[in-house]
Amino acid sequence: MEAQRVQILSESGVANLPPSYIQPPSLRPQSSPSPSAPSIPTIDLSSPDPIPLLRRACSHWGAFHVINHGVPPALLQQIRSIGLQFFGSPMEDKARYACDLTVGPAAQGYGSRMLAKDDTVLDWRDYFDHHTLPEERRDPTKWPDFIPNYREVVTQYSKEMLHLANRLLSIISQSLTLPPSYLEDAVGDVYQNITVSFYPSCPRPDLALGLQAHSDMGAITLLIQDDVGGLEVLKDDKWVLVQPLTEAIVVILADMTEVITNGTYKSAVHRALVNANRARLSVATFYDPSKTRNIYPAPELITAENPAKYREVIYGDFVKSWYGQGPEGKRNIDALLIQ
Ligand SMILES: O=C(O)CCC(=O)C(=O)O
Ligand SMILES: [Fe+2]
Repeated sequence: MEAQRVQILSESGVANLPPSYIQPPSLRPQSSPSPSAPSIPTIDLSSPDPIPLLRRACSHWGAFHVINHGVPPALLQQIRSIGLQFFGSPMEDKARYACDLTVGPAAQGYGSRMLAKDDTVLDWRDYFDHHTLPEERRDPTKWPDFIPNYREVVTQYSKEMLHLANRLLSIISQSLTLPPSYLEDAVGDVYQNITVSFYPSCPRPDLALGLQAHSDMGAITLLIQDDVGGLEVLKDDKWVLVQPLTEAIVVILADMTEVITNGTYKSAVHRALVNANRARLSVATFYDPSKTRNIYPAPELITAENPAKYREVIYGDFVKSWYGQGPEGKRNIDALLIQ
């Protein structure tokens, strides 16, 4: 079965949204976000002591911008550029890199969500997923060869994102008075995936979502977007637009960080909106445990007054239950709550 490419639908100029992309009324984007809405916090990693701000950002938001993060702005521009070049290429070139769906839902390559159950609503999004770490998973021959420097840029970007994620996990650990390597050690061998998402312009952005509400499953996600905007984070039951900042990186805490910190820090529920005029591009880098890793709340953070809130889980089992059910706006992690 072939996936329907959203880009082809968009370019065909359909005036009506096909029914499989129409969200139920309660999940549709609100018509106009309040102009006074707050935005996610910004943390300057070159400041003498980012920890107090970081602590607030991690406990109240689960998402924040980092600036002065040490990743060369030119590299951020390059990865956005090769992503745009890929999606701007002829379909026959892109199709050579289509996800092999026979290997399961997490196949790498050029993909678009397919109907899993009769009642799933499709995302208005196409993507390209790269498996980058550990090195044994990396196969650059699965990445486009028809765009100059594509493979080199992805390789360099993977390295910089690993370095920044480890640096952030170290500061986050210290902000909880844990040893600097605590979270990195708790996650173990890193599984890193880099997903370039492409959201074509949509005839009815009021009825569709680029990506439905979800929290990321691993430890931490580093995301960059272009200047179009569309990423929203849920804060106190309200959707807050994440203002595009060209040189900043969005940090999103994911479910396993919430488990390890025993809920002191929250994984952020987020989604992507689409718009009628411009296509949007984002690049998300996921930092996940291996499928066999046991994840549990840090014993150091558990006391009589603050008992364990989550059950221990093998990461692969957690992922499997999620693929079975689909996110549908619910937090995956609620399944692990100890009542
Ligand atoms: O495109 C975005 O801004 C969000 C992407 C995202 O949340 C994801 O890929 O998990
Ligand atoms: Fe996400």
